[in-house]
Amino acid sequence: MAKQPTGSKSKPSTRRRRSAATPSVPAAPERLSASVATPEPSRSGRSIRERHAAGIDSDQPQRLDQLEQPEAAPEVAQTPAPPAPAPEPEPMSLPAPTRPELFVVHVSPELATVAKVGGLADVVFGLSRELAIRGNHVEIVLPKYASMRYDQIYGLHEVHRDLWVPWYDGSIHCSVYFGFVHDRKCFFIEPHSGDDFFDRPAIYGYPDDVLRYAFFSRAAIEFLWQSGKHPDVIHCHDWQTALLPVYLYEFYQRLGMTHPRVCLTIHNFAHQGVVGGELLRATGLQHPERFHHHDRLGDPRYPGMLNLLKGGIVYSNFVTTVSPRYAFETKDQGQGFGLEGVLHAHQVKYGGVVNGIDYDVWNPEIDRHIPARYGLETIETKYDDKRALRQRLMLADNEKAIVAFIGRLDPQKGLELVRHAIFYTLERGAQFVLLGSSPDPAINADFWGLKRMLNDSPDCHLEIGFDEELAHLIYAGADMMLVPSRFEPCGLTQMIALRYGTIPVVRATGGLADTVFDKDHAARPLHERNGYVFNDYDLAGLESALGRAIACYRDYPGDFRALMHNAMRTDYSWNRPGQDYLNIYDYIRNG
Ligand SMILES: Nc1ncnc2c1ncn2[C@@H]1O[C@H](COP(=O)(O)OP(=O)(O)O[C@H]2O[C@H](CO)[C@@H](O)[C@H](O)[C@H]2O)[C@@H](O)[C@H]1O
Repeated sequence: MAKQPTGSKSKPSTRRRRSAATPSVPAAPERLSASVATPEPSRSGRSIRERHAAGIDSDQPQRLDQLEQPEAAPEVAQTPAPPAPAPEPEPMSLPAPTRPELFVVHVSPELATVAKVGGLADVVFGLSRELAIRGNHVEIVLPKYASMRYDQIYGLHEVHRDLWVPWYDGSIHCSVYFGFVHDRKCFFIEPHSGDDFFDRPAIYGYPDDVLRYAFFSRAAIEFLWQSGKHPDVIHCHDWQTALLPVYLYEFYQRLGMTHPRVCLTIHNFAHQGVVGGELLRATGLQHPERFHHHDRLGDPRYPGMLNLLKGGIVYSNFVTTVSPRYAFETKDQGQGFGLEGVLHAHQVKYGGVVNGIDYDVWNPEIDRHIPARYGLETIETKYDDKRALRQRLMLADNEKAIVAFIGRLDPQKGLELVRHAIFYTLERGAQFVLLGSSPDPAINADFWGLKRMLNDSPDCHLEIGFDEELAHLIYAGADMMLVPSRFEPCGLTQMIALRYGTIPVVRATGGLADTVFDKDHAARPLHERNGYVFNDYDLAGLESALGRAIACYRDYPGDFRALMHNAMRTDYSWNRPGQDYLNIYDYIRNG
């Protein structure tokens, strides 16, 4: 991936000052009301908590199709009787009422195609487009990383020269740039300080990551405040931006920023942003006893530490994760990495929405990165891509199936099972392709060792690195996509694979269980079955599903073809999740 240097970057000048323009941080009130989660009383006079107590089952994560609709304004009892109504005019055929346009700002550490580490980047890219297509005004606020794909940003220019962001006992000078990323309106914040928060070779992986993103979250909301933007909804993503609602309700609401509501989406509970008391000094969140409290940011596992993700859960108006199954697993099945209790305490505003896939990007009918385009009616053409993939990776051209893995090489992804799957696949007479990388040198070294060991095999290729274009060719050219995760909040690779008629072989966990249905065992009609699924995280489980998939490909090509059709027909576009998020936005705006 060609990473380009920032063009107009001014050198960091360690300029910290107390800014006259920056509103001073008000002293925190003595006590915060018990409903920290929705610190402002609802506009209808009832808190979200009360509204739920009135009707919604509070033992389960939120069913998003059951969100209560706002009530009509109550009638005023003493209103004098109105005069007799004038005769009704003839009914006219009026256009159906349209919902009002919302102003939504996503604040995110990642965005495809400019700053992508994993699936979060795809989600912000796809969801923001879906919301815009539905007539809403959508903007995205990001850090201005030195390592971004500047070739993917159109019309980048400076729009705000003097943003001073409170930090420690002074302020850091920032510039804000605007540019389009494939039509998405994006603001990029560039701090000028000796800390070089984003002027680094990689996006993550630094000892001060938590402070870097605590700063970014503060800069993002300061930018919205200073530029007079009053979005209806600020949509935050993961621990990196989870402090934003804390800042909103602790500082900015009292300065007059009363309009926005905050939705936080958690893409992975494994990463929470845990940090010591330094955070409070840096951010001006004074009163350690208040923020270390277990009702607010106090980490449930590490005494004395603060937890950004927890703060986001407590302070946001609504919290989603990326599949209903993962919502359940994190709250009730011990998969919340210590945050189970917090999720229980805030369960009335917690639910799961399965991610979508942007079919403008991931669609074999129009994909610019694959040599042969195909659809349901022209599925044969997929085999031209299979040949192209083999040529590119110097694999033997034969009748064998290709099993692929694409993903971050993270223990979450089931690396022992991936490793085993490579040898099992070769033993069962199929080919294996892997594309992945890890920020952990030990894991990378392990896979490099494996690559050297298998270097001479004509049936195996391991590509260690990040390569978006190659990923497209693998989705198109492979026959099966392996996702044997230990846990998986949603998983995009299986959903992308389905669109390309590449059959997912997955472990039944999180979003994988919500999106892939076993060909032989699913309690679903035959036409909805779209892959192979195993339950137990062990070698036998993996072999049972992968073995069946390879055998079906080899021995029952007609059945395998039918499965490919089912896969390609599955609709995991942003259409439905887009509506789910709009329902959530309406709910928190009116709650
Ligand atoms: N080496 C490489 N080269 C090229 N492309 C690569 C690549 N490695 C990964 N990718 C791409 O990155 C994306 C990864 O999607 P995942 O669902 O695996 O997300 P991830 O686990 O990072 O994120 C978290 O957030 C997402 C989004 O919510 C959840 O789906 C997921 O479960 C959760 O763990 C896919 O588009 C994939 O093609």
